[in-house]
Amino acid sequence: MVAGVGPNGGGGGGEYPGRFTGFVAVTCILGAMGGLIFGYDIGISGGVTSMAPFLKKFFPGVYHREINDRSHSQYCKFDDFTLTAFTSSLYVAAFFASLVASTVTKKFGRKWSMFLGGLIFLSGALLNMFASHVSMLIVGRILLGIGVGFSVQSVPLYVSEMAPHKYRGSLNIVFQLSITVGIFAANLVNYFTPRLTVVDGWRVSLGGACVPALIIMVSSFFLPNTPNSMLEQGKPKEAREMLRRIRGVSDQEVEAEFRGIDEASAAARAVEHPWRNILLRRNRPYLVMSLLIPSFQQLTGINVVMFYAPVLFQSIGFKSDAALLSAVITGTVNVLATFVSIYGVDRWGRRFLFLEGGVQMIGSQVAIAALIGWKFGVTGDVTVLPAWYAWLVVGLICFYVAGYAWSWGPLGFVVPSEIFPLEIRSAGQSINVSMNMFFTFLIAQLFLTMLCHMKFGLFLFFACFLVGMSVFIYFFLPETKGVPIESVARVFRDHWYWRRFMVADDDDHKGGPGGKKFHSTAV
Ligand SMILES: OC[C@H]1O[C@](O)(CO)[C@@H](O)[C@@H]1O
Repeated sequence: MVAGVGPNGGGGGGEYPGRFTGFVAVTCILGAMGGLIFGYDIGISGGVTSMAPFLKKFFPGVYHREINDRSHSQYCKFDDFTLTAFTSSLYVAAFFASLVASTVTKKFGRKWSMFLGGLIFLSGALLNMFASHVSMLIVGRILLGIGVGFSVQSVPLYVSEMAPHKYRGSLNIVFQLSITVGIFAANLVNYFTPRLTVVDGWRVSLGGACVPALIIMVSSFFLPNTPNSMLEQGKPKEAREMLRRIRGVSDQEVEAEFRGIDEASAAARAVEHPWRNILLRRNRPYLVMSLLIPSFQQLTGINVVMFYAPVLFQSIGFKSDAALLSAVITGTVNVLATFVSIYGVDRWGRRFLFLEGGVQMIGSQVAIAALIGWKFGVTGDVTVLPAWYAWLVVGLICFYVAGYAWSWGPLGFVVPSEIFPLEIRSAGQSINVSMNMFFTFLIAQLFLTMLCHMKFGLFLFFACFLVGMSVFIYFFLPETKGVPIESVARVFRDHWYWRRFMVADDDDHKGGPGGKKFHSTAV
């Protein structure tokens, strides 16, 4: 999320010497672990909530409704508050944790924030694995959420501070890629665990989260703090030596970059009121983007598929096994399509990908609504459906997922991370992460109830949002492809709408809090 930026003052600024050292390699792996933790959570809960033994043990009401009530509407058979609370509770916790984590990350350094995240996450995974009552499940999910909030906040920051400038952008998308790999791994685990005979499959699925948690804990324990953290803690000598070691260069060679980081850290510390500054008129475009982009990302409806694909596929007539297999298929498409974004983001630009992905998702949502409406109508009373029909829906969902995976998925993080000027960067990133978690929670909690009430119209509902957000991108998002972070403010100043905020900012600069000290760093 915050990879690509750091308090280094903008990333991509100078061309400092630096090799791809062992340190950098390890930090990449660590970054990937942060993404895996998040992705594994997203992908695991839907499959687990479609497993009969799990439902029977913790949600008997849902289980019996599914078994006995054949005439019941397909749209509503999984609509159960505690069932959705099981999935969504994680994101409420992650929302609050991502707000708190920035203080911990700043005070104790990225390293300990990651360690703490891993530890809390591990305890959540263990509690879930050994759960004997639904309350243990929910508390476990809350702990997992706190772990996710801490990791999503601190790991990318750690990676971006360790990585040489020229690798920072790609590491940003590697983080999203690792989220998709985490989802895929979870889908795969869910496909195999119901076949286990000696132990409950769902316990293995939920306990699997221990693996990335242990890796992140062990590695963050042994890894050093970043030079930026050391500067924040008033240890300039250690910070300089650390930077030299990470870059694998000589004393002289590291000097320029160290000075840059030192100045930028001092400047970042001097911003007394980043939360107030973000409200200044001249920062309005960034505030709007930090609020809307993550919210819109979730309003594409992607997590309906990511969380509930197996449940959704069962609702359209698949048996449990085929439903879990279909989730593996959509998970594969999600990973592969993310590579298209890695390839295209700096060639075709952000706007093209956003708009193409948007149109592709609108088309598939409308087609899915039409197909489901055709067979299920408003009653949702269907017993037998032809196989070709269910597979056609799966195909359309894959087309939709691909559109998301090369547009709103990675860009939802890349764009906010590259537009914030230094004075509001930490606040902007916190807003971005917490909005993302908040809307993820809303979708997780409301989807099954919405499906029950809005029926096939739910897909049209998301399609309408997609129309609105594509129009927004078309008119309001300037292209930032190939623009150095320091110069991003210029593209906003040249923009037909945002220029009015950027030009007429004299008052803010003169009188606003912090206004005298900081003009947008990107000027
Ligand atoms: O790959 C899809 C996943 O990616 C995210 O957008 C996070 O970047 C999640 O909200 C979604 O589940």
